[in-house]
Amino acid sequence: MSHAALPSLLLIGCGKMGGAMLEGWLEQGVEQVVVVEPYAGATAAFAGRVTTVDSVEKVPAGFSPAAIILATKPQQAEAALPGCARFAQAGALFISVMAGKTVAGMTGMLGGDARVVRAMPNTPAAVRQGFTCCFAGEGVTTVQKALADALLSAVGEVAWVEDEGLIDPVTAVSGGGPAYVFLLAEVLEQAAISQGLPKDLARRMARRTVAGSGALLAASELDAAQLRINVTSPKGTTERALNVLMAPDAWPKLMEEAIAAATARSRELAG
Ligand SMILES: NC(=O)C1=CN([C@@H]2O[C@H](COP(=O)(O)OP(=O)(O)OC[C@H]3O[C@@H](n4cnc5c(N)ncnc54)[C@H](OP(=O)(O)O)[C@@H]3O)[C@@H](O)[C@H]2O)C=CC1
Ligand SMILES: O=C(O)[C@@H]1CCC=N1
Repeated sequence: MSHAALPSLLLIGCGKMGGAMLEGWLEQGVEQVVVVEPYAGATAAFAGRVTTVDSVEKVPAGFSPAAIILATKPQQAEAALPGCARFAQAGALFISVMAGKTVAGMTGMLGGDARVVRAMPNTPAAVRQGFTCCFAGEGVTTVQKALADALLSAVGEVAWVEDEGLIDPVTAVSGGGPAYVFLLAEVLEQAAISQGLPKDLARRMARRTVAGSGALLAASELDAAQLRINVTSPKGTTERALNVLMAPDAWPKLMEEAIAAATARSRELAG
């Protein structure tokens, strides 16, 4: 009998997001994984740890996954999903991480009775520090919902919403959120170089400052605002910087605009 923490999985699309979750699942221990991925380079890092095929038709006939994770680009869904209809007919659970793609759109491609959880994870899943927000479509059983929760909890924190429409702003905030944080590390490094710091030191300090702040935020019960205030000595240096960043037209407004733009794009991708 297997002692793996997680059951057998079929992963459709092993790119940046599928690969990040797979890394987390393998670290946790998974019974068996079959990956459908046409681009051989994408699965090189998993050689020897998963079975890889280049199309869903080549999934071994006897393989019966507990869940099928749909992780192609949204624009590839029409090509990738119809081949999965046989799993839908068998009542399997589908977990889609595709931005924008609605449960109704996916069941249309998989077959009317397909049981689909629409999930929006993020790439820190690779180090089991992800955040995933989920919506369960019609027909998903309590046991299947618990399975989806267990799989996604294995790679980070999980939340569920009852309103599918909320997944679009979730996509903008936590799905894409790591990109905004990595951008912060990039621009902080660049600004350090502009002040005369050597490139290697600038890179080290920007990375460690972003990562260390994230770790402090994760470990603390204080609000982000209080942690910010704790850095900001009255009439000191940080206050001068924050006067620039928190000016009415600066970060708060720009972030509102950025999140609104990404939310709108998620809605567009439904089509
Ligand atoms: N990247 C992220 O941080 C996040 C991404 N997502 C969602 O995850 C999904 C994947 O994104 P991401 O990983 O960035 O994209 P990638 O392009 O890195 O990954 C998609 C992979 O699927 C492969 N693929 C294409 N067609 C098929 C097919 N028919 N069957 C199986 N695999 C196929 C692609 O191959 P090829 O390159 O050759 O086309 C590619 O390797 C998207 O829908 C995105 O919205 C969600 C949350 C966060
Ligand atoms: O950029 C995207 O569309 C995907 C969804 C969230 C993160 N990456």
